[in-house]
Amino acid sequence: MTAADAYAVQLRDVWLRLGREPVLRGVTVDISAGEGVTLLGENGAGKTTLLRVLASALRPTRGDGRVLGYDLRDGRSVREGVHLMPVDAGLYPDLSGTENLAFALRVYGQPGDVPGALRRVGLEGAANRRVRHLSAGMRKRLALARAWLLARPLTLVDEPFANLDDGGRALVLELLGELRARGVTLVVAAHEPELSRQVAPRALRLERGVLVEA
Ligand SMILES: Nc1ncnc2c1ncn2[C@@H]1O[C@H](COP(=O)(O)OP(=O)(O)OP(=O)(O)O)[C@@H](O)[C@H]1O
Repeated sequence: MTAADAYAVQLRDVWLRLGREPVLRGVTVDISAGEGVTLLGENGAGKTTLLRVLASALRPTRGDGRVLGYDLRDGRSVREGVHLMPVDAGLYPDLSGTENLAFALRVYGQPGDVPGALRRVGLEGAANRRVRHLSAGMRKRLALARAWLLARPLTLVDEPFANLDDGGRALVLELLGELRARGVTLVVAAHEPELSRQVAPRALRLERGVLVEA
């Protein structure tokens, strides 16, 4: 087994400055392929920023990183294997539920059962409604369906439990659990460790940009 197969993420002394302040300070971590990690930390600690670095949406100011065996500087290769479900769901407001999911599949050039995914999250009734007319919780469910459908080898999930009712939170656990069972590496930023650790048991904590094992 090569290091690229064994580790989904390897970061070495990663710093990231946004504006004047360093937001990430010397982050060093290994995440094994297939592992589930819960990322904890207070508001503003740097969780979203770290997820965006792993998704190659932000480039470290210094330090080295490999994701799925690719250097973080090779953004195109990294992005191929990664999906980030952002905190605001990150959907196209003028497209319908079906169109959003179909578009995501097209971007990655992969097939998938869009009606089945909508059914799975209880949104079959919203298939043809524009996302801008959906509630925050419905948008979250749709973003979850997209992450589940894509099942990228590294799936990053930012605050999946926010805006959801009890049924929605149970659904998050179920679908993320299924992704893990399929070998997907999961990193979940959450303020609900007792929920998140059910599917992502290893806990890491960011304290003002410094990553520690929790
Ligand atoms: N584009 C930006 N320019 C300057 N500072 C930024 C930018 N984006 C984020 N920050 C700062 O980086 C820090 C970390 O933000 P981040 O969103 O990563 O925190 P978080 O841990 O995800 O917080 P929360 O729990 O509130 O979602 C904050 O101090 C924030 O103000």
